Amino acid sequence: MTLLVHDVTLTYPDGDGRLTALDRVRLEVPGGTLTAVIGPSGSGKSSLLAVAATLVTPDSGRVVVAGRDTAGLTAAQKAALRREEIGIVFQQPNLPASLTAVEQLQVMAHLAGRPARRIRGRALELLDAVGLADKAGKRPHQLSGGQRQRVNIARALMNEPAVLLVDEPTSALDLERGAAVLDLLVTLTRERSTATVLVTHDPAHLERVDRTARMADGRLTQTLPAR
Ligand SMILES: Nc1ncnc2c1ncn2[C@@H]1O[C@H](COP(=O)(O)OP(=O)(O)OP(=O)(O)O)[C@@H](O)[C@H]1O
Repeated sequence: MTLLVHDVTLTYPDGDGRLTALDRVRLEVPGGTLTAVIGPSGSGKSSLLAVAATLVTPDSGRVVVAGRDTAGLTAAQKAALRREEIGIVFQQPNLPASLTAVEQLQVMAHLAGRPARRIRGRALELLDAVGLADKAGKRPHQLSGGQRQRVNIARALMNEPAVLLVDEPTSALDLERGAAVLDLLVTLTRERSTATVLVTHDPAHLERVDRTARMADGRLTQTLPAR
């Protein structure tokens, strides 16, 4: 199992007590498949992504990424694991304004200490895969919202992560561009065998994913095959 969230409970301080954001959540995502996480606002979707990303440590339970149990890892080891094995795509692409599209990708590989020789070629190949071969030299302000989100997705895949975590990638896009970004995520998940988790509010997405997990009050109530 490429991503395993096993009986995870996460609480936050809340006045005199604690608020339970995740209540014994269990989620298994095999490589090459895409699981959508849906649920009302405040149900714990972002908390689940943050725990899976090793950005937040749960009170109890285990998170296993590409076969590595993250429980005993130091902060530095977790940061290295994130660089190597976890691609993260947030709602609003946070792309440095001064870097071109290809540089946005290259910087990820440099940070992970990848051999310099192959980096530019790989960045260009990925930009091609997300339909932006002709935009490699453009800076963020020269790209549309949908194109920026494609750069964001390509950047998350630059180090060939085992796990891809995506938080409402289409919320800032119109319907047509949103559908195209979802198609792209499905294709990339298959081609690159990532275990992809997609937080979404859009019911149209559910027909295209492999499984749907429903969150309610911190509990994962169902994991269903979509078709
Ligand atoms: N850092 C924090 N400190 C305290 N409480 C938090 C923190 N982050 C989230 N919460 C609370 O935990 C619960 C789950 O929040 P979370 O952001 O995971 O929900 P969500 O399903 O992603 O919501 P949305 O769809 O609105 O983004 C909510 O009650 C929220 O108020």
